[in-house]
Amino acid sequence: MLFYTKDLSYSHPGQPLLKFPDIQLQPAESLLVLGQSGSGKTTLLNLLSGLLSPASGLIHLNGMELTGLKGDQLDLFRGKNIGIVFQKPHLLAPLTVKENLEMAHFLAKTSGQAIPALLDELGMGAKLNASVQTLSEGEAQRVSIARALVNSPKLILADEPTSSLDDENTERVINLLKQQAKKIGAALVIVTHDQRVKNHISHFIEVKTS
Ligand SMILES: Nc1ncnc2c1ncn2[C@@H]1O[C@H](COP(=O)(O)OP(=O)(O)OP(=O)(O)O)[C@@H](O)[C@H]1O
Repeated sequence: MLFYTKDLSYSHPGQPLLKFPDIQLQPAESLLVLGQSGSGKTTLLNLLSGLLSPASGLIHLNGMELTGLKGDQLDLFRGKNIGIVFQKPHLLAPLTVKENLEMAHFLAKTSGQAIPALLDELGMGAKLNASVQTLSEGEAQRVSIARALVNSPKLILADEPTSSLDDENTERVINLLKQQAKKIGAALVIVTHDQRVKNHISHFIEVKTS
């Protein structure tokens, strides 16, 4: 199994314990994380990316136990193996598209995928040297997807990646995420409320407060 979790739980200070359903994903498999507002979806993504440390449970990715890694080791493992797409693109405004992607290579200490070819696949080849401040919202989100993919991660995590996009860009972003997960053999986990995304991916877990 490429990616699995077992008996994960977490409690924010002073808050009740959140318990999460187990996840099991093979390469190129996609999973939606559904649940009401406040149920713990973002918390789960933060656990899966190692940004939070669980109260109990295991997170296993590509033969490594994530919960056993700390500090620099964890940062490096995350940079190489986990790509994260946020609700908003969070690009570095003073830099070009290419420089934003080079930064991801630099932080993970890897040369990863070739940037111009990846941008071409995402329909963004012409914007290689554009300042990110000149991009439309859909374009900026595609660059943030390129940034998440540039190190060919084994796990792609996306938190409401389509919530500010129109129907055409939503379709495009979901198809790109699925195609790329297939190409690089990654598992894909998407947190969403978006019915348009649910139409494309049938496998889901539901996070509930107990
Ligand atoms: N830093 C924090 N400190 C204390 N409580 C927190 C913190 N972050 C989240 N919580 C609480 O933990 C619970 C889960 O929050 P989380 O953001 O994971 O939910 P969510 O399902 O992603 O919600 P939404 O769909 O509204 O984004 C909520 O009750 C929230 O108030």
